[in-house]
Amino acid sequence: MLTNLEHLGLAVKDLEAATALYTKLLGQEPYKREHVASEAVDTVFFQVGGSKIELLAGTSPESAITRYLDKKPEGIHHVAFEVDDIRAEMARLRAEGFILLNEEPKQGADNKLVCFVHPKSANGVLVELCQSIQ
Ligand SMILES: CC[C@H](C(=O)O)C(=O)SCCNC(=O)CCNC(=O)[C@H](O)C(C)(C)COP(=O)(O)OP(=O)(O)OC[C@H]1O[C@@H](n2cnc3c(N)ncnc32)[C@H](O)[C@@H]1OP(=O)(O)O
Ligand SMILES: [Co+2]
Repeated sequence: MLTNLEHLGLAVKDLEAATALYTKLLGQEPYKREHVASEAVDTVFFQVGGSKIELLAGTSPESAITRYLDKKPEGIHHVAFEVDDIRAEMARLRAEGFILLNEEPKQGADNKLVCFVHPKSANGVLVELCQSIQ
């Protein structure tokens, strides 16, 4: 079951400039900065009530964020939902015909197991599922 809108992922070209802007916009400092080697991204997280803003900058040409920004403007890159049991949700979505981008959940940022649903399956939106790692 999807229990919460966990974060909005925003693709940015200049992480420091975007971090300064969101610090002003949200009126608060980020609570975490994290490099995710498996995704070749640097991330900055802000907590906004029960949801989060995740700023993402690619750290290599192969990064999904770099590839995205090669073709599209900065902005909302993905929407992430919290789930209780990511493997059960992956099985449920596969059975419903959704295209998943991962065979297995993988280590994400912010102590999460994550997977992604192809935008083609979700009406043009890249969807991420996140399960907290205890
Ligand atoms: C895990 C760390 C962190 C976390 O929160 O824990 C993250 O969130 S990491 C986030 C970055 N990582 C990912 O996004 C991994 C999943 N993404 C992918 O596998 C690819 O980006 C993929 C498959 C969505 C797109 O790959 P690629 O760019 O190589 O393919 P195309 O350019 O051919 O795109 C295919 C098709 O999809 C459309 N597209 C691409 N990206 C997005 C997007 N973010 N939102 C919506 N649509 C997207 C693209 O426009 C193409 O559509 P078409 O109609 O054919 O033009
Ligand atoms: Co994310």
